[in-house]
Amino acid sequence: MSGEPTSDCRSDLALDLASKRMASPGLSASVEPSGEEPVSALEQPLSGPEQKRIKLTRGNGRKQRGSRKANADETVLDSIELMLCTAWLEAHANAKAATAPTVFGWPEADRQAEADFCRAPPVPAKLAGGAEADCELDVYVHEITERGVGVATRETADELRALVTRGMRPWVFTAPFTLCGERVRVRTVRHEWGYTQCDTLLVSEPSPLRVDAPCQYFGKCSGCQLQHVSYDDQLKFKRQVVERALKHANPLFAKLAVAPVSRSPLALGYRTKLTPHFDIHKGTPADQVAIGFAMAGQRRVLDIEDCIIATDAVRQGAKQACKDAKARMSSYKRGATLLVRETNVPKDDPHGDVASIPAAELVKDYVLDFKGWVTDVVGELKFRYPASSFFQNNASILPAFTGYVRDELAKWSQRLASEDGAGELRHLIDAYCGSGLFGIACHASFANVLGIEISNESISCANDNAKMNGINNCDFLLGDASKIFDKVDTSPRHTAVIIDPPRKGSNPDFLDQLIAYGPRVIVYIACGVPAQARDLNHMFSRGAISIDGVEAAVETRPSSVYEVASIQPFDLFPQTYHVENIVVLVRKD
Ligand SMILES: C[S@@+](CC[C@H](N)C(=O)[O-])C[C@H]1O[C@@H](n2cnc3c(N)ncnc32)[C@H](O)[C@@H]1O
Repeated sequence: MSGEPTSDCRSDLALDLASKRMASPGLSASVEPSGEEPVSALEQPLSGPEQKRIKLTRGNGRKQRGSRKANADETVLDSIELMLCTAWLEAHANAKAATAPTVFGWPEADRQAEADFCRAPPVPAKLAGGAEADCELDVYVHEITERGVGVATRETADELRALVTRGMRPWVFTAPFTLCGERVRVRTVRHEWGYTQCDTLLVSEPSPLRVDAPCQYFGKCSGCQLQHVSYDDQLKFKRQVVERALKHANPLFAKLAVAPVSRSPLALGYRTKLTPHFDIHKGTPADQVAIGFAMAGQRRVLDIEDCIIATDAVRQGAKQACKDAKARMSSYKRGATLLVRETNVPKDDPHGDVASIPAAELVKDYVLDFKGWVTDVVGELKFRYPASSFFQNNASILPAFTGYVRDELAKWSQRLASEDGAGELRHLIDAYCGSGLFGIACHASFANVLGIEISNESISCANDNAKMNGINNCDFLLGDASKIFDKVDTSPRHTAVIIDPPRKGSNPDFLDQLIAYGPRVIVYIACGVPAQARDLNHMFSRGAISIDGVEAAVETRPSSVYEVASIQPFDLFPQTYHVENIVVLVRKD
């Protein structure tokens, strides 16, 4: 591997980059007020709390709607802030730099100082110091965003430290599929707010943590981001993602202990659903249409013959689905998305009724029809749902995942009953219940379970699933989660609430009603950890969460104030950046 760039853009960068970017048809920037010039094109002053306003405009001069960061990946921007913060700490607070290499690049630093620094508003970058599109550069990776993308600068770690010590801000480049400490060659693709998006071309100085990716498509396919590190390091990375999201939502949350990520029993061969797709471009012969997943960083489809993170049944189903699609290619006009889902069927009759057969006697099969039905097995429980609707996609971890929620609820029920004599938890509310997974898995510890869900299809499955499993203390209602509080008439002292919203999280309407209701225990399950952290901060800002005895100053304190009892991430999606996180909140009084 050669370390020398074919065309080094450093000299270009020293030119008037701001005006170059203004001239670029893709993106231009205006900075208000515009008094200060950067010291060099590569360096920009850190401006501290009084940030300037930056407007991004598209090439036609029209203002972009929404946030000034509209184009930018927030996780990259967060990482830039954190990276600068790390360097700042090392330089100013004598924090100890990590001696051992880490995936994430965070030294174990003085967390409070770090938190104080993070509290300052984001530093605006003058849009200078980047590089033209399609230019090759050698960069050093200092951070990995929570989406697994390397955050790099042209400076080495030492140069970066020196730069930040002088109050300068480096220009940042993203480098997908890289690790901290690596020197890599990138090609610039697009300028965003405060950084330049790049493709990684080669790794000239690999991290000692880099491993050979098990999949031949890794680095080209957008599906997996972490196959180049060991599974143990992926888990460490995801724990830091959770810590970081919490700290980013509120520096005080840095005090919360996040447990090690609970591993998936299968790190490969676990995914029970795939959706390969294809686009038809004029002139492409039918037998050459690529069927697979989005190419990393591009809108094109990568032709994929096999996906090793899927279960055996799904891999087999995907081959069949592609074969069928190729045979029918002339009937498609623009392209299509295929669906492959694992299901469990009676051994002797794949189309037979699963209701009467014990879960342990079912065998794996696959479903390709969007209108088909899927049966999933979680321990001794069976869940049936339409192939096109939501269900957790890693069956191997579901017994541990649902078991954790069930055991936490049972533990707190007993503890609260014996500690303050208020009695056990008797009622469970399962908000955003889908087809009833958590309510049904936890039903045995409660007198009754009330679920709510916005999808008509899922809610009727939830009620049918309770029946199919011989459970008669569950009632699942159709509606928006925030309407559940109109229906609840159980005493909050004896009630626990599970919340499992979609990736965008819950909303103030639901959360404010939850606080006003004040259940004894809240279990917040999230696939969108930043949104979960935001929601927890909403509760904190209302005075409803206490962190080490610290509560937000509010005019009227709610009657229910919670402590964070545990934070347990689960790895439902090995090899990808995704992480699920379960936060248990218990009422203080
Ligand atoms: C992450 S899934 C969780 C489902 C279920 N707990 C499970 O694990 O299978 C989120 C669910 O919330 C539902 N949902 C989305 N918005 C909702 C809303 N405003 N009110 C109630 N349910 C909603 C979705 O239909 C989806 O089934």
